[in-house]
Amino acid sequence: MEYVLQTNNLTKSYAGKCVVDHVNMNIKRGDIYGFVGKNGAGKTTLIRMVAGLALPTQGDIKLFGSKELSEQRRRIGTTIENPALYPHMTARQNLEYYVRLYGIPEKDVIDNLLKLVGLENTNKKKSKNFSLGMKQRLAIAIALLGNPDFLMLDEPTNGLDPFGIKEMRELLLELNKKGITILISSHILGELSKIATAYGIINNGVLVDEFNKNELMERCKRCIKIKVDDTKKAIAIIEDKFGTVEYDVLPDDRIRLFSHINKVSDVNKQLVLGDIAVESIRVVGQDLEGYFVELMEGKNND
Ligand SMILES: Nc1ncnc2c1ncn2[C@@H]1O[C@H](COP(=O)(O)OP(=O)(O)OP(=O)(O)O)[C@@H](O)[C@H]1O
Repeated sequence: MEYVLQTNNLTKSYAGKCVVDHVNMNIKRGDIYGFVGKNGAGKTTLIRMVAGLALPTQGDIKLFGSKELSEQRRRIGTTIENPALYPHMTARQNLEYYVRLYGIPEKDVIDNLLKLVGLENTNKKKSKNFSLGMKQRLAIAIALLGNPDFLMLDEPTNGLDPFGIKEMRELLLELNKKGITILISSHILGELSKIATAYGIINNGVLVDEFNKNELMERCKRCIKIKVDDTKKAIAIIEDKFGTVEYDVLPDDRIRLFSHINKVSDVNKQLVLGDIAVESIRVVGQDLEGYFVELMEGKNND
């Protein structure tokens, strides 16, 4: 497996307070990695450490499988610490400024980037008159100047309206198609779910979970969770009375029934009639935001 970013026990404390706490993060090449956590969870601090803008208190970072970070960081583009957009300059002038600053030789690079981020028709409009979405896209264009393999974006959709969010999503998908691995931080899981292929969830500095898209879908699948005194017998009753085999049994013996979701009381009744002691029976599985909230509150273990 090829990893773009791996952190090992990465930790940052400010005045003795741990804001990033022994984080082991793994981002695979080609992923769109949704980095999710509430405000103040430690997302920006972690990204800053990876970008070399803050020093870890403890732990280490591997980029593209290497610990030679100063070299590998050249392959990262980021919009944190936004390179200042010059308000009195147009999109093109802003890019020209950074092209000179970075000494980028390519001739068509500005035209190509303006087109890519959808700012090719802004002509004489100064960036101070841009919408927030346009400003964000210009910042991404600047981050792309160094031709990065890995893009780290801190809340790129923050404050955007639904149309701006859609445009940003399309841009990120296009960049990913070109082979760029992307980390996007957000405090809204649902918003990432349309594009992310992997997720890391951070809470109070701790990376509480990491999972891929399929795992997330699996976890959010609606089902009836049933805890009984005799699992085998309960399964026989379910198969017999409801004619279904759409269930599985978790390692701790709880049954997950994926059919008859609207028949919880019937299922309960049949089990009880079959002399089963039903300890708990309820419908679980929810939308992504519900799942995220539960994860943050540590409720997902039941
Ligand atoms: N330079 C600093 N000095 C002291 N504390 C800091 C510093 N930078 C961040 N913090 C604290 O670290 C914690 C994590 O902040 P961070 O900005 O990383 O969170 P975040 O998840 O990015 O949140 P947000 O979405 O609000 O940006 C916060 O409690 C913040 O106050």
